Amino acid sequence: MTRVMKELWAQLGSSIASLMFLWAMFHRYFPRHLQASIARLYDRLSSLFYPYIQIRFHEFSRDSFRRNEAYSAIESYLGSKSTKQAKRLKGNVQRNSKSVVLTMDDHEEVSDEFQGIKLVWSLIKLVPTTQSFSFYPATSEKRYYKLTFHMKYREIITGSYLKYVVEEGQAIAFKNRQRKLYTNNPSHNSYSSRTLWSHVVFEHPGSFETMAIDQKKKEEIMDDLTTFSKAKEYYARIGKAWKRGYLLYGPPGTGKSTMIAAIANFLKYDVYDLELTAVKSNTELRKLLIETSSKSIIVIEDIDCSLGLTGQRKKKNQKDGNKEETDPIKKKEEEEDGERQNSKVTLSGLLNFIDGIWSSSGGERLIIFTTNYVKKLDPALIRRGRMDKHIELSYCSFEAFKVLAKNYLNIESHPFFETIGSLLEEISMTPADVAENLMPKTIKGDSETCLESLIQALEAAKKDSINAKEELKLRAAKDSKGEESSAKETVGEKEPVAEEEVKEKSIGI
Ligand SMILES: Nc1ncnc2c1ncn2[C@@H]1O[C@H](COP(=O)(O)OP(=O)(O)OP(=O)(O)O)[C@@H](O)[C@H]1O
Ligand SMILES: [Mg+2]
Repeated sequence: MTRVMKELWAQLGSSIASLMFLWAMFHRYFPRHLQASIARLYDRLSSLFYPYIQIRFHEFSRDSFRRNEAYSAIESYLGSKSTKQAKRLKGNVQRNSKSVVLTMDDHEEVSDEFQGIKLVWSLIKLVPTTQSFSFYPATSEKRYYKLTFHMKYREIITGSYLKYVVEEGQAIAFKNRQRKLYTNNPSHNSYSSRTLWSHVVFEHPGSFETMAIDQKKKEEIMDDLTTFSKAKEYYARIGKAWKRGYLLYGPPGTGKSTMIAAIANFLKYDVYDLELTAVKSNTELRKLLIETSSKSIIVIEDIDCSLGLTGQRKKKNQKDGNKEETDPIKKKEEEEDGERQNSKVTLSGLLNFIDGIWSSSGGERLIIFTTNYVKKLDPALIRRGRMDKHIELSYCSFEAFKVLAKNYLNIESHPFFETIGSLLEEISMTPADVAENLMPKTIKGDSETCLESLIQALEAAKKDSINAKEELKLRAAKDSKGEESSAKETVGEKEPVAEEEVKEKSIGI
């Protein structure tokens, strides 16, 4: 060591010794009240030079292996800001998340603004001083987010900003999570007796963009859903449970199930597909409801087949006698009817499920019923207030066809469109049937071939419809002739053919 260095060390040592001496004298001879005033003065002076406050949010607390929820929320909140501002980023796919999440790398800084106040977030990583092996991340790498802001904003930051950051972060994480599709386990299934619902990952691609329905109707539904999802305070104020009922009705293949998927994807909710016939009692129904999470859609498909009608169907089958006992389809139907009979869920149980106090537990829920036959449903079940919104899904209109053509063939216009438009005005074809015709049948299949195939299908349906109408007319004429000739004779009951039946026949459903 050189002489200069030695001298420097000696001076530093003597300065530290003098400081320690002064500190000891200060504590020994200064009265206590003066000590406190001097400490306050010191604080003031130091805050003049450094008027900032720092708050740390550790990833793991010292005595817990669970990740700090505030840390996770901040990480999600800073995600998009980091992507825009940070020079070094980290990317990973988190548990229950469906996409890559980008976060700032260690020792990066990101600025934020809240009510005009500037703040700085930085991510600090502490390197352990001793090398030790550990199974738990909490004891090896240590990270924390550090928030720095001017001390004059202490109240706003600790009061509202932090609450806002955590709520926003949790909402972002919620949107990015892997969503689930739940189904209720049959009550006799001993393997799953411990859990009422089992789930798979919900990955249906359905969206409002690809739904072939009237644009105005589409927008109205989306507005209604958005209003509902943001109406927490409103529902609390009016004293109503935060839930909304949707009734989707229409012929098979008009997009009821597709719309449920579109709604779930739009709201980013989980879906609980409730098979009512597998529920043995009202009590079980209540338990199922309690086990659903908030921000979810509870779906009962084909509600007309689940309740009430059971008895009638069974009786009808019994009336048919043993003639069809060997028919396997008939047998399966009977078995299913038997299952329905085993279910003791009553209409009042279901009404209680929808609007009883049980349904108010937890956050927002959407309840959706679907049916092909809205008129068969008990009015009590679908009255406004229970099923708040009734949505009819119907046959394919020209506007709906254009959406399907865009989805399936990626075209927005074609000379064939006019012909298709006028045929759709005359013929009722479901979007499912239209979509089927628009699907290329071979790898090389081009859009023109698909449109031609649709025109052929529509023309065939039109021909069938004309034939059916003529047959109907003939039958009616025959019947009236028969009535005239044997006015006094007793004639067997005639089977009227409804116009709707003719329509259905014409499109082969
Ligand atoms: N309005 C629509 N928009 C887009 N695609 C549709 C529409 N309606 C039907 N489809 C297509 O037809 C198929 C069947 O539709 P979906 O299962 O939603 O009908 P549904 O009304 O639920 O029928 P069901 O009453 O038999 O349950 C879907 O896979 C979808 O691709
Ligand atoms: Mg369906």
